[in-house]
Amino acid sequence: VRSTPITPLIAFLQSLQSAALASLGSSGFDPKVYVDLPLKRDLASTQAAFDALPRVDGVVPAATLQRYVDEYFGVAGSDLLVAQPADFVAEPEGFLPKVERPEVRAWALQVHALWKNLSRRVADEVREQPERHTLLPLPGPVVVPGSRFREVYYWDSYWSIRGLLVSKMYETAKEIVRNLLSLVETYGFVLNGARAYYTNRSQPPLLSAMVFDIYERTGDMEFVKQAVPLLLKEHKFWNSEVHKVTVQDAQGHKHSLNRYNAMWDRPRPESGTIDEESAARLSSAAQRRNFYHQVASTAESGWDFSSRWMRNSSDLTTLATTSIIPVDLNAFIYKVSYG
Ligand SMILES: OC[C@H]1O[C@H](O[C@H]2O[C@H](CO)[C@@H](O)[C@H](O)[C@H]2O)[C@H](O)[C@@H](O)[C@@H]1O
Repeated sequence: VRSTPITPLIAFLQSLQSAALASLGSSGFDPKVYVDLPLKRDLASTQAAFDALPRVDGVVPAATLQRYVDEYFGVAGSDLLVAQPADFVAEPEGFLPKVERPEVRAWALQVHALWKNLSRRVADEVREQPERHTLLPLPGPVVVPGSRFREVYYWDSYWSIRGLLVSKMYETAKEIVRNLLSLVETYGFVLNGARAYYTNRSQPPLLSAMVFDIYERTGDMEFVKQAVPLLLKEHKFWNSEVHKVTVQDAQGHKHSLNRYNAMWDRPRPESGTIDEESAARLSSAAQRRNFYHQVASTAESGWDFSSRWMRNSSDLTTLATTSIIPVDLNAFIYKVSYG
């Protein structure tokens, strides 16, 4: 596996995450909170203060840790600001014309209003001091899945765009695509999500389907023309050695197909303590590395963690995602290639 380098910020936040689990215990513990914390000061002084915390048998007392976190970090997610989308109207003209029953219409409008709850923009401080944030500074307004998923996700954005088109929010839909295109420009592919710890994998490649659906609804050819060079760049990523496999059929014909395959063989930073606990049942370092690679590759599929990827459906450590040629992934890539 060609593993993506880990940044000093992520490495530090992961050690904070492990310390927090030891201090606070596993009940209600969400490891992702710790790698999402924005720093109030520079990394060196934040780390020095952490190293200086008193420990009892190696564990920082819970109250001490909480005080340290409050002093040195902003709240997880506070670097994304709630922002009402410019093209939102409470009842768009021509909204769901076939939905006539008043109670169903009222419910559909309530769902439509949820765009206001899920719309954000990246705070200026992220652009000014990116080294203090794992959040990536996307240029345009964003729509997030919600709850603990505070950042933009790749394939979720496809479903968001389908909904935004129904809501006639064409500009917001285009802004989401422009954000994802900016990731292709920087990284060569769309990341799993807009966080520094997601740079080792993508998610189901639906970017061209997003562009196509927007074009179908708006007829905006200029938008398509701007997207095409980056769609081709993304296509190249999915057809590079990382994701491509050659298989031979019963007649001896060779076929080039694709698989999910993350560039990572360590615990996922956002679920580090969970992955380490799962891997503890494995006896060798090589087995653990393979497990971490399979876990991250499964996250790349978006189906984390379906039994479709496990050799034994009740044992997570038997994930074998990179050995499977998934029909859905190949259908997405076929559509891009020949569509
Ligand atoms: O709705 C966002 C995504 O949520 C799930 O996966 C994400 O969370 C995992 C653990 O925090 C992470 O490792 C993974 O890479 C994330 O994508 C869900 O399984 C995804 O389908 C979904 O896009």
